[in-house]
Amino acid sequence: MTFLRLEGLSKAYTEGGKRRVVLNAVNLSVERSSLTAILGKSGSGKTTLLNLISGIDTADSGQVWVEGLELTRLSDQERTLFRREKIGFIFQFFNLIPTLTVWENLTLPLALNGRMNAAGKARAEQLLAEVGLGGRQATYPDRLSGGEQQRVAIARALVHDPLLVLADEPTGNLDEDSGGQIMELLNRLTRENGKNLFLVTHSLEAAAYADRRLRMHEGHLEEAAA
Ligand SMILES: Nc1ncnc2c1ncn2[C@@H]1O[C@H](COP(=O)(O)OP(=O)(O)OP(=O)(O)O)[C@@H](O)[C@H]1O
Repeated sequence: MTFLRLEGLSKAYTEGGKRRVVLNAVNLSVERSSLTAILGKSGSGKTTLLNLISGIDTADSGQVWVEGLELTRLSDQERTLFRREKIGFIFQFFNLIPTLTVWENLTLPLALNGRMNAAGKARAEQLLAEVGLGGRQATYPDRLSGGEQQRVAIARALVHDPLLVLADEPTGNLDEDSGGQIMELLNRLTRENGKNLFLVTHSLEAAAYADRRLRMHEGHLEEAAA
């Protein structure tokens, strides 16, 4: 069953009077419960594509459908709500809030969605244990290694039971060993939880975990070799 559909998605930026087409009528269908890797050179439009899928940014033309919902027809407020409830984000630089503990960072998506109830807290505890950081609730991010911070970020991305997890270079700031562990964890947890994962990466090792590899090139999305 199709989970995500992009139809004729286009986006251009104008800078210094020059127009630059980043996405040129991109079409894509993605099956439910799958892991998709997006490869492509720096500046090819990978982050722009993620931003259109999550509704952070809006397209110039074309449509984004997620589970039958046409994102491109929603108001700004509806898109914000969609993003908060349905998307989990993982970033290259972890993006934990330094003044909050591990537990407060982890449960932020629950608090923002009014789901800080017994079931939500139990899920947070379970995820923290699954990423190997049970017992570190009271620790602040600066006391954790990069790999540990990213593990908290993975748990945070799943804690509110989102439809879709978007990971932008999740191993980009980690050494090979930690990067490998992070991909193992991300792969296992998203599949066990039946989630859809979109992974932007320069790493072929990371992309090898995906069911499907796509490459952004000159405004188009092409199937990439395994
Ligand atoms: N807000 C903006 N205003 C103007 N140009 C932008 C804006 N956002 C992105 N761009 C341009 O669009 C192009 C695509 O950027 P994008 O960040 O999507 O690329 P990327 O493939 O994710 O790159 P990287 O791998 O380096 O992160 C780049 O040339 C960038 O300079």
